Amino acid sequence: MKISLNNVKKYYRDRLVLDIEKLEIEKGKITGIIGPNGSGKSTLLNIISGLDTDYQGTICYDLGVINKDIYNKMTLVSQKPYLFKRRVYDNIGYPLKVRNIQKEEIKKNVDKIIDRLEIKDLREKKAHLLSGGESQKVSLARALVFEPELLLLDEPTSNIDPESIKILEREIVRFNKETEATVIIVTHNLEQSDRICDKIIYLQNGKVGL
Ligand SMILES: Nc1ncnc2c1ncn2[C@@H]1O[C@H](COP(=O)(O)OP(=O)(O)OP(=O)(O)O)[C@@H](O)[C@H]1O
Repeated sequence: MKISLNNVKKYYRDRLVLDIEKLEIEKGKITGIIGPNGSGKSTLLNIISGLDTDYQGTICYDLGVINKDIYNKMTLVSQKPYLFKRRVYDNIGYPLKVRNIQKEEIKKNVDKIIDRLEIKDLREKKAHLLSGGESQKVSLARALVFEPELLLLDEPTSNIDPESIKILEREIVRFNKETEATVIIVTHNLEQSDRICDKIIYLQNGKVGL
């Protein structure tokens, strides 16, 4: 999915926190968004995800503005993921369940993702009792399992240990290569953006820099 932003402005009261004249996010690539605290990275991601609709300007997804169909093809993994008070397995399978996928198929896909992200030890645990890093791994698994066309990641490895970061990065890149999904990742880790991103966008004071 290609995304084009035109004259996008976001205000909190009368404070302009995002001011993007023109920005194109390429289809099938991993785009990194970097920039200092408060520069508008999460705001931008929330707007692209359809979570925040209170902005000026236009955003096109391929050729259309947001609708239910496009909304169903994308997912946002937020910094503080919300997980249900159920098993990790049920949380990861949830996006497939709501899409009426059969139980056997759900099991196959959930176990494949659990395997790839190397989180077998978490499978039967209650999701609301997980640590911050464990929750991030599970929420990434829940996003990857339904193979969205647009995957939005807000600092997905901020609480993750170095060994696990390698695994998650490997799986984000694998997902992008295998499905040709568009991935946008907000990160403070410049080495990470160098490692996995095809393109990097620098935000400062709500504007796109060089
Ligand atoms: N709900 C809100 N009400 C008022 N101001 C807000 C709100 N949410 C964000 N802001 C302001 O908008 C600006 C951009 O915030 P945003 O969270 O997008 O920054 P960020 O680049 O993601 O920062 P960080 O790197 O710290 O996560 C900040 O100055 C922040 O204070």
